[in-house]
Amino acid sequence: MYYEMIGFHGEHQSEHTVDGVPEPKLDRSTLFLDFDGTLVELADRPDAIEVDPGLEALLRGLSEKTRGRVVIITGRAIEDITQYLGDFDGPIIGGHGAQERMSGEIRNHELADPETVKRLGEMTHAFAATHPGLICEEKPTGVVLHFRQNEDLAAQAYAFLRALSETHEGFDLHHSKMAYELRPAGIGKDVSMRRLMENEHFAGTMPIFFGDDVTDEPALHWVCEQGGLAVKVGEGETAAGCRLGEPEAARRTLRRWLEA
Ligand SMILES: O=P(O)(O)OC[C@H]1O[C@H](O[C@H]2O[C@H](CO)[C@@H](O)[C@H](O)[C@H]2O)[C@H](O)[C@@H](O)[C@@H]1O
Repeated sequence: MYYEMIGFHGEHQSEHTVDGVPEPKLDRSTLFLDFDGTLVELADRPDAIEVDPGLEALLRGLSEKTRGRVVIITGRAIEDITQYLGDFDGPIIGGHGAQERMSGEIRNHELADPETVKRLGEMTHAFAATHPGLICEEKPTGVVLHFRQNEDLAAQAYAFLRALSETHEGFDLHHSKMAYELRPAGIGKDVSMRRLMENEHFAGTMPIFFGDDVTDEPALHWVCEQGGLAVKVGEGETAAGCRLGEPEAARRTLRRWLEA
């Protein structure tokens, strides 16, 4: 709303649309991009994704156009996601907001005590080892149990992590696509976005966010409230004003913005 009151749309958006998404003035925008299900298609396992060969060049080009304001905002750990981003050296928010990479330096959330996270990881790993079809993904700030390989184990995965969340103060249980996850309490992509937009390099620009998951909804909602551009990728209820069918459509839209 604030941005609309100060004439945000006229100043930050052109009249053109690509696949129904208004084309923003990139030099006056901050572009937040979710990763899994948004920039890359979902796969059976976290390590089985296939990254489009043009993604690195796309991110670097957009980064140049936005003057360094392309932010990868993902649930993955920063140490994991960087292997898929080539030489992209811009800001990254990882672990759903529990990690941040700014100017090349990684900072973890203070609630993610390394000893506690290690213990949570070991217990979850042992649980997954006795439940074929569950995959344990350990992060520096939490742990995930994936049940995509066997949906019948969803309830057991939930019950196990719920018990851990009840015995480990400071960690909350969240549901995402075919997975349950323990993360530090109080974090979220919306919280991180709000904080980053107060930084002088980003303040006064229009926030844009492409996201696909229920875990992206608070951030999509926040971007709408700011009069920014929220784009939902894929199916499902959303607060976003625009929708693209799948990651290929998201990459196509971004490529057209780059070429405009
Ligand atoms: O915020 P995102 O960038 O969308 O990351 C969300 C989670 O993505 C990954 O899990 C999801 O994608 C996997 C690969 O396609 C899929 O197998 C899994 O079922 C999905 O939940 C990643 O492994 C998680 O750490 C991220 O939190």
